[in-house]
Amino acid sequence: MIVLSELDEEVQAAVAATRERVAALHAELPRWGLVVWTAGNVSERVMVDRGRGPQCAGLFVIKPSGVSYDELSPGTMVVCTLQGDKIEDGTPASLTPSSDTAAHAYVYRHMEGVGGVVHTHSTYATAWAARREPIPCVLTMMADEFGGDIPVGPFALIGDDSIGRGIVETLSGSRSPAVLMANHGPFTIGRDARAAVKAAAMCEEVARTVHVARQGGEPVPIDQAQIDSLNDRYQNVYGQHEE
Ligand SMILES: O=C(CO)[C@@H](O)[C@@H](O)COP(=O)(O)O
Repeated sequence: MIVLSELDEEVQAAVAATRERVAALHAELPRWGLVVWTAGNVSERVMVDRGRGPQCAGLFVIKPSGVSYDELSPGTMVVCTLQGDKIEDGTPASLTPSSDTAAHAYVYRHMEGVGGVVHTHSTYATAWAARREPIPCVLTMMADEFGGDIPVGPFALIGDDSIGRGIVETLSGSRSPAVLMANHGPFTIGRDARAAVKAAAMCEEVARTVHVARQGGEPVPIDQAQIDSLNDRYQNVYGQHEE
């Protein structure tokens, strides 16, 4: 069993910082109306920089299962190996990690560029998942953030590698950071947990807008070359850039 307090200081400091970020980002899910009760979860890969750039510490931090959002804190964030096994992280042994831990762990093991994973049951995105229908790229906001349609992943039961495998098989080779897991809800990925939370918020926003648009008729898809141009600008030009 890995014992956090026996790991080197850089790893312990990185875990503490990751716990702070993941705990704070969980508050964004109810804030943007993406979850009810204890549904949903956020995780982030622990990265350590020993002078040669950020390296994966072989750990990630995730929410404890079924704990109310207003009871979450850095000290209750659970630390797991990339196999999804909780380490001796200073929390009570009885505090179990999210029921989606295996899915998050599978993504981290198979998509090394992914630093954050988020799962919600946000209403409109989950309604598209119930129909097993991809959200068509008919908005510039979709081209910006998703680079095309938001795909649907396979139906998978919770608790083993099934969901994680479905996420990886669907998103590998896709520009989309979001996948609508059939009859379940959206999972999103990002370079870090904040990017994955943003993708979850924008996934729900475009799911709602396209749903509303379809009430008045069939929305018109955007030409692929224009999607590519919009995605390139948004991913590489939009916003503020460090000097
Ligand atoms: O997706 C589901 C249930 O469908 C749950 O796993 C999830 O939303 C919340 O579970 P946790 O509290 O993270 O264990």
